[in-house]
Amino acid sequence: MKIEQYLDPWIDGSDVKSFRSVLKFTQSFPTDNNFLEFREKIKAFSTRPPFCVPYHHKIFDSISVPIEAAYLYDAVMIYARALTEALEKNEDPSNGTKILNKILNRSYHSIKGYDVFMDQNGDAEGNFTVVSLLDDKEVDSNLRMSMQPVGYFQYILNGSIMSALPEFRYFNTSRPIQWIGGNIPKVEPKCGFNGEKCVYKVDWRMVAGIIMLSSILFVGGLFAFKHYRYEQKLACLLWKIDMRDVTIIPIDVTVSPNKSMIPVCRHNVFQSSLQQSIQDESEISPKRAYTSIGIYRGNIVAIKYIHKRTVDLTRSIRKELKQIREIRHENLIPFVGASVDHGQVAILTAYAARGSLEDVLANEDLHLDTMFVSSLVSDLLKGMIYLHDSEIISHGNLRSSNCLIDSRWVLEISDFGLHEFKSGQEDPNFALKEMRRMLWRAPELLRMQSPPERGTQKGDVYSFGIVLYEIIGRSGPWGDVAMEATAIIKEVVKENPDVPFRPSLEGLRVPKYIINCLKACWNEYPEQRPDIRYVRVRLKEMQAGLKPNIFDNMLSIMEKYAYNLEGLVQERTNQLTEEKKKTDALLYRMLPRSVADALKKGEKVEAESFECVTIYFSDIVGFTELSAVSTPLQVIDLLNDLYTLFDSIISHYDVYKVETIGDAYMVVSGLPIRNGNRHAGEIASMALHLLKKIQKFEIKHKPGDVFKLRIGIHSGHVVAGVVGLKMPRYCLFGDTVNTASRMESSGEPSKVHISYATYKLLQQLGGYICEDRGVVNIKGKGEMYTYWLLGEDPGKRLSRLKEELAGSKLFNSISSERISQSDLLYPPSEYVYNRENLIFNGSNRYSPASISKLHQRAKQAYCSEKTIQHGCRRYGSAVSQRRLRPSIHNVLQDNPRSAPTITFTSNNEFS
Ligand SMILES: Nc1nc2c(ncn2[C@@H]2O[C@H](COP(=O)(O)OP(=O)(O)OP(=O)(O)O)[C@@H](O)[C@H]2O)c(=O)[nH]1
Ligand SMILES: [Mg+2]
Repeated sequence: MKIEQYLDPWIDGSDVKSFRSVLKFTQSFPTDNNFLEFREKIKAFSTRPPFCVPYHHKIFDSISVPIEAAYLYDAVMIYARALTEALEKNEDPSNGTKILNKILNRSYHSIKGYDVFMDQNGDAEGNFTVVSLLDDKEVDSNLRMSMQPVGYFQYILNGSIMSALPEFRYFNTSRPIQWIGGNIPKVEPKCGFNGEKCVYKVDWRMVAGIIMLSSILFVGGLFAFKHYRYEQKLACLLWKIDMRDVTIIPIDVTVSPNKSMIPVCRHNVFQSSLQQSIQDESEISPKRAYTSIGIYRGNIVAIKYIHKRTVDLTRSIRKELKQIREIRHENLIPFVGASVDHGQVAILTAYAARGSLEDVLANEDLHLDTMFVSSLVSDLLKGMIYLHDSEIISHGNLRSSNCLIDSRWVLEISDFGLHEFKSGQEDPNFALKEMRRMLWRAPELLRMQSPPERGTQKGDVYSFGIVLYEIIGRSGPWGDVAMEATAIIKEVVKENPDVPFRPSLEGLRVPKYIINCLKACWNEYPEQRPDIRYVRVRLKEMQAGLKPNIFDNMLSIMEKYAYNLEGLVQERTNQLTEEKKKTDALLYRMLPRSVADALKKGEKVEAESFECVTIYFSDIVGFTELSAVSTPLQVIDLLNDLYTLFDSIISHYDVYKVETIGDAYMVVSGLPIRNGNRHAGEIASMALHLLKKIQKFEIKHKPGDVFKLRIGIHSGHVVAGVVGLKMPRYCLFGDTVNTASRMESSGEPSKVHISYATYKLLQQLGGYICEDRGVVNIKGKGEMYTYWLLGEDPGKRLSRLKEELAGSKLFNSISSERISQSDLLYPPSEYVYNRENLIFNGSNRYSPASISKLHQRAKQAYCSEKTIQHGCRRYGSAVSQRRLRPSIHNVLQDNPRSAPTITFTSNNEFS
């Protein structure tokens, strides 16, 4: 702030705010003329001794005499007055107390121009002025304020008593202090500067009172609010539906369900737009839509028309509608809304797709098993319990037509509540309907002149009993009683407590507890009827082992069924596998495994050329003569025994039985799995084995007679393949087959006749004892050098087998089983013949089982490796590659017992 501003008597507008609250309490300026003279005298005396203040006109003219000079003057004057008085009275002037007594409690006239009183303590108050900021004059159209004296203090004389303290007085009451806010500020805050004046003592009674009062106010407020809300809800008619928003589905009155009294509604035509809004069209299949239905906001609703022109929406009706709108339970039909306008009074509820319980029970095609019955009863009880616990309190019209079944077979109770809304209908069928309703009504209600609209809970229990009877009896609410409804009602109304008239329980085949429950529900005395909760407890057994709703039950049945089905499928699969094994076994007996497998896979089996195989033919000497003296059955028996024996023997060798033609037996080795040149040895050993066994074979119908075998063996090239589509057979073709057959036919009884080719192979293998037969003229072949096979050396065969197996993987894998030297011996020595007299050797060191086992392994080894090929004359491998030319060729033309066979020959082979 600049110095000029300090000197400026006006307070600038910006400083006004800060000075508005300032009150200056200051000495009043002396007003007495003597004081001016006094000031001048002081100035004059101050230049004189003893003060000797040097005179300077500028200083003396401008300087003001301090007020303290007046105080000093007054003090000297008071003392002088007292001293004068003391001297006048000849008192001791040095007695200070006396002097002081003349000063105290006295007033004096101050040089400042006014009287001042000095009290007994020596305190003298001066004259004070209060200076405050007041409006002054306008400067530049702004109202300026300046510090101006506003008031002074004055002792007030009240009668003869002077006030103890001076009081404040305005100089000019029209110019008072301009207080901020217009009021004098408080001397101190209400609670003192430190809150010390507001320390209250807690009054507990008051506190408790306040709390109680506020709680009462709160609860009251809450109730009031709730009531307000309730009234609001009542008033806002959320249930109200305009029938113009409902699309009524057209009905066909020509079709009616079983019950005649209820108007039958049926939809037949659906506009496409309607169909779109219906999620499941099947839900309203014609035969199930037994009531008026429509579509409201995309949902199908059942419409129950109330025979009234209008409904006066009284508070109690609105209350009813609100109640029913708020009720929600799985087993109570959901309320959609009600229409009261346009002369159409109707109640809209959710549509239950399967109609009422009455409709379901009347449908004879529908078999309701225990699970269904118990689920329906349980749903009904759950719904009734909820209803009895709700604001609705009781149903009053419980009957099977008011138990609806939805698409999921859940029972939902309908037509409860809204009694006042429905009352006063002008229904032309009212009497008829009412008569029917009475069939379910409890006797005590029937006896009343005007029973309560909502019935009673015990009355509902009675009605439940009748519905339960309907469910289990399935012959209506009163069974097959041959009485009119009116007659029945008359009987029920009669007071006959000992034998009240009730539906007949005869012939009902249900557990005892249900019968007892029925009887309890329709007890004549309402107070003796169980309440609905207890009915549920009594019927709990019905639900035993069942799930709470029918869908869960059905699911669990399906689960069980699926589980059983799995077991069944497993069982059938096992049977199939068994059958397949049997079929495979049969197939493998008829065809070589590799061929059978290929055929099973649907692959084509190509004819295959084998460079060297050994073929065995045998014939029973004298069989034709024996057949002639035997019956056909005996012959068949004989052949069966014989071939069973043969088949069991050949299973010990790596051979394949091609066929049997009468008593002729054809075996080959070296195909379809090649076995090097071992085939000659396999056939030779087998021939010796068979020869030995036939000697002991007994002809059942000719005891004592023995057979003799004639055996022929030849080795060479053959072609093998499957012929025919029906009963396919694996056949061998080629000259080797003919030659082998010729070897047999030109042989001798009990001898093994072998060709030179076979002999050479046996020589290579070693261990076979052969004898020259010399040159023999073979029919169709000319002269051939042939041999008799007499026996074999088992040691040689053993070492050969060991050698061959040692090279095979299979042998390596089984070597750990420590096959003994003796196991490998093959064939058993009992088949070795003495060269001269063909006598059995007699040594029997090796068990046939172990040899058979070994042999099987050797066979497998060959099957898996198929590589060993040596010792055979190679018949030009090109043959196997070439296409074979089919020709019909009777390979055994000269043998009347052989059947003609289709053979394939290569161009070279027979040229
Ligand atoms: N499918 C189906 N049928 C219904 C539905 N509501 C009622 N119904 C059928 O309409 C018939 C008549 O029903 P209401 O008009 O209630 O008549 P009521 O049940 O016989 O008699 P009160 O209820 O005593 O008036 C019932 O028996 C049912 O077969 C529903 O939602 N779905
Ligand atoms: Mg109904």
